[in-house]
Amino acid sequence: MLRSLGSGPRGLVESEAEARLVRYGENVLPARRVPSLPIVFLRSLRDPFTAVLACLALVSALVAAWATASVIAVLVVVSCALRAAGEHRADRSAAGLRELVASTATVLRRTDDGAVPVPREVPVDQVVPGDVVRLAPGDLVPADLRLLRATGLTMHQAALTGESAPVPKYPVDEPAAPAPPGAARAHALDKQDPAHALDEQDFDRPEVCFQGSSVASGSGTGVVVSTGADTRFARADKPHRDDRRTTAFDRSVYGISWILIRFMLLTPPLVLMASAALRGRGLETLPFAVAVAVGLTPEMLPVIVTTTLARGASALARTHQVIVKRLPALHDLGAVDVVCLDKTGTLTQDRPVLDCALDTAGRPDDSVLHWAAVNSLWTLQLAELPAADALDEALLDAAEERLPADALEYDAVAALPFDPVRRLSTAVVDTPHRLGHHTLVVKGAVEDVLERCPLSADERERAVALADRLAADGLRVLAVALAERPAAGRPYTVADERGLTLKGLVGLRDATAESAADALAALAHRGVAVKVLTGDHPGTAARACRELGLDPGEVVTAASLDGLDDAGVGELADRSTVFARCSPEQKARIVRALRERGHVTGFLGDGVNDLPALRASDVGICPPEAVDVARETADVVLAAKDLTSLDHAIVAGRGGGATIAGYLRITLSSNLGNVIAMLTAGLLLPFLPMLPAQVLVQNLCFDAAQLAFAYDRPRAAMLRRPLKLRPREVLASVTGYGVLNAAADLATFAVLVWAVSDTRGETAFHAGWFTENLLTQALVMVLLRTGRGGGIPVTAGVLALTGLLLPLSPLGPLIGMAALPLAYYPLLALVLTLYATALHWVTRRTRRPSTS
Ligand SMILES: Nc1ncnc2c1ncn2[C@@H]1O[C@H](COP(=O)(O)OP(=O)(O)OP(=O)(O)O)[C@@H](O)[C@H]1O
Ligand SMILES: [Mg+2]
Repeated sequence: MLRSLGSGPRGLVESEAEARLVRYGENVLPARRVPSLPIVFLRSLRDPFTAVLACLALVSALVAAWATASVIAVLVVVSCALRAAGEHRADRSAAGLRELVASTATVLRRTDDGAVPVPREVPVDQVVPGDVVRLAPGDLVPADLRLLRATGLTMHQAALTGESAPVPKYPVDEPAAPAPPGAARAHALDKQDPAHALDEQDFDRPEVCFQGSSVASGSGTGVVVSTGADTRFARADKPHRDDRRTTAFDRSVYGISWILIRFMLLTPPLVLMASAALRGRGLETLPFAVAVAVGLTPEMLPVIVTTTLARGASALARTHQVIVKRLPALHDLGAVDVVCLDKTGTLTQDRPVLDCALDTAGRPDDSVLHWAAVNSLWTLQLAELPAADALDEALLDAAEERLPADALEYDAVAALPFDPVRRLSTAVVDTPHRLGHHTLVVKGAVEDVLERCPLSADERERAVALADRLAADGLRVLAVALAERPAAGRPYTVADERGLTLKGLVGLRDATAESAADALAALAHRGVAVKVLTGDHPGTAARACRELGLDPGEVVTAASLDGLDDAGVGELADRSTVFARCSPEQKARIVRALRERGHVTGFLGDGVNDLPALRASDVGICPPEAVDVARETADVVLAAKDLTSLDHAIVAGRGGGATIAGYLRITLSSNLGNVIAMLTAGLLLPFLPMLPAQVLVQNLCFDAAQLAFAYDRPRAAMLRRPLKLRPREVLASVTGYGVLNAAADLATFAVLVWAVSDTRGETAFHAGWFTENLLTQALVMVLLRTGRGGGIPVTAGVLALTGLLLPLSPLGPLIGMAALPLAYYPLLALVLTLYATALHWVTRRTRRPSTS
């Protein structure tokens, strides 16, 4: 295999790697490139609102209502162009931000043929076919690899197969398989095994690690067979099967959109039927009906959502170095009311230091440290890991200080590295002075080690009590056990980790993170509940929480969740604060249960054991030092190892959410009011209250003014609570304001009937209503807004002026409006004053209790 790829076990020479990079191109997925502006434009046509608008334009064109059709077409093009421009900008800045958190791969490279290979971190896009790559827990597989060696390697392949449980991977000798011709070119895998070409089965092959998967446990070394667009992941039929469920953003913004779209589709037929039944009109009212439906649409919603979130995200990156990788996640952050955290590395520093090594009776005993360090050293060595995990490193440091220099020298046989489900690691070494015998050295979580030691009830109880005592003191506790076996001629597996003799316990102190206490207090102040989901001991977790001023309450041990159904887990999760001894899957289950109960749930974690929970949450968050796969999966990457930046991110999210909510409330209540009034008037009058083109022009003016919302700043009061946009609540409040708005419109209608009685008739009536509509919309913008920027009042002023002047300008007659009698204006002022007073009164009464 290596020969056919023009490589060797010692990796590529740098110059050859450079040449291959030119030949095969950078290792980037095609889908990852930022799409060009025209493509973004075409894609924005797929938006449901745009689609409905386009249909309505088509209907109008079919009945030869050219004015209506062309105004709608202008509306579609303008909103798509604005949105495409906004999205393109957002995509580019998001790509820039992602670059900041890009991951690297560890490859073996040599300066020249004779030199020793050195493991080197290179950016993932620089990996070429033939590169020899090393994998460690938490690493992303940078390209398709054929394994050369592996130790306890398991992979998350969820991105490829949807299967969440890690699958084992190991090298397979296939002397029968013909080498792929033409060496390093892609598709090597398929050519080698045509029966499985482009088959889901590919993913079952144990000797191949696929791009898009990540290391769950263990380690391995493999040679790259294909990169970039040639990887199996890039060529998959469903390339980005996203297992993320609908998040808060989908439920709120999309939820509202879909309700509106249903209304829009219902409006024209209803209007047609009503006007046929009551007024005996026929199909000639269709353009009017269409215009009314268009009037209901918040066309600028996509533009405002994208612009607001993109602006929020880039401000957050600039001022607090927090990176939002997926824009809707910023909105979801604002809605988060529960944050789940892991403990190690989030609440604590993850820089443990050995505190004590005790025998089973609780007496200090350096031989316990000795065996623990033997385990650390040899699992590390045999697994060829570039770096030790923090616990192993602490044990090795302590051994270096306290034990003789050659104390850890053994002939190592095998290693079964740590994984967060088993919670153990094992090293197998030759038993000194006993030929043909091996010693299994096991260390791990106390419960899991004790389970594998045949002990009397009494001995077990004593060991558990000792561990609990250390944990209550805030120490991280590991148990150490040994077993001596005659050397067997087969490889060791986890099934061999039994019948152990307990040696003792080691306790390690891991200080709490400096800013964590303040950050927890800030979250509580913001109305966000905090839950701690940890793989660690209940006592250690409770102590850490107490030190940080978080009341742990009654600590739940995750094993007790196994007997509960989902509702039970949800109830328990709601009540409790700390969950200890969680497996990765149990963390995810708790997150899912909280979401099931209606909480918008964020999850913050940094390790491989946090991956399923990061995926399951509404918003996955990680610190910048998190393992590659966590950074890849998370939606938000925090600044430095500092929890306080989470608070800034939440505030920014709430700001964005408030702006979107404000826009929706204002637009929808105005639009709804207009529609109600127009329909009522349409049925009372012998003529149409407004011509279709007038409805649409007025709509266009209002839409243009709404763009100011994207630049509004939220008021501090909006940032105090989680900001949840519930479609029902929004629509209920909108209906109230809409009815009020309709009342003002109908009052104007009465005034108009009187003022323009018969002199100028229809055209003056249209002008009067046009002016009133834009003036009320300007009022609503100012009175209902939740922000505090100066842009909105100015824009509203311009909108009001347009309403007053447009009918008098040359454009007026063009769309069928005539100047109004002067007597109309004082009466209009009266109607508007009454309306403004009513609006003001209603807002003051309703805004207090709810901020949503
Ligand atoms: N290298 C290791 N060797 C042996 N046992 C380990 C090792 N690392 C961790 N453990 C044990 O396994 C337990 C679970 O580890 P895991 O990584 O799932 O979570 P954690 O780091 O304790 O906590 P958190 O979930 O808060 O990050 C640890 O509490 C510890 O007892
Ligand atoms: Mg962790």
